[in-house]
Amino acid sequence: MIEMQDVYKTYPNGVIALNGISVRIKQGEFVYVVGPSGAGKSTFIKMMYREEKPTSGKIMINGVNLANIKDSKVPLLRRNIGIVFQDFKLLPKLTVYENVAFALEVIEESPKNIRKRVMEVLDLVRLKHKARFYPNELSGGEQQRVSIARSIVNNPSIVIADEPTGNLDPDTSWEIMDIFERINDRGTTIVMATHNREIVNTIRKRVIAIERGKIARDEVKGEYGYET
Ligand SMILES: Nc1ncnc2c1ncn2[C@@H]1O[C@H](COP(=O)(O)OP(=O)(O)OP(=O)(O)O)[C@@H](O)[C@H]1O
Repeated sequence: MIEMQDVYKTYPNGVIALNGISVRIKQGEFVYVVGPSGAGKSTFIKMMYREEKPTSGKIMINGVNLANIKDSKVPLLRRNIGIVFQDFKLLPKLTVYENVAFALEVIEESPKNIRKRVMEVLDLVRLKHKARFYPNELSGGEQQRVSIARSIVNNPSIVIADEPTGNLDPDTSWEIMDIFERINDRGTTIVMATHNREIVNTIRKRVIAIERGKIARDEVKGEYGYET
């Protein structure tokens, strides 16, 4: 469960990015976060993995109050939250396999478990055959699939994605959505900020629309609702 109560965020330059957000997202939900550019979508989702801290208000992730987590414990929180970015953020000098294995190596999993788990997630994103490739040898869609594999290798309960299809062509974007749906089918919560109107209006899920730092709409099987 993700819970926010009266969350406000003012950046040091005085910009008010979140202006009183309260929301609950239950385990296993699939939520799109939509809204105009600069509305506060990225700030909203950065709160969930503690990339940014609220100026005031309370954020609970699976019963843990983020205000009570020391900076040194943030990596522990992130083990339970997979993160997918628009620009993939793969490590260029590591192979596909190594990029995905990295998150397990830092927590000192056994080599046998690492191999098993990495191959499982590469299978899920249909990239087992490219395990030895380097990121620059892959298409954008393939790189995003590696980054999704990396995000779930620790078996997180939540995956947060900030415009995961923003750099991809339409066909590839649908493939990426298919993978997110399969991850969601296994009970993982998905929170996805997106500007992709067609996807939101076709694969219908809960829609939280943010405008000027507030929740303007929150709909079960909602629509994108903006022209762009
Ligand atoms: N680190 C920062 N420092 C200062 N202001 C920031 C920072 N990050 C974002 N902002 C400002 O906060 C507001 C909300 O930004 P945010 O990135 O959350 O919006 P967004 O809805 O994700 O936008 P987009 O759709 O363009 O990605 C904007 O006015 C932005 O300029």
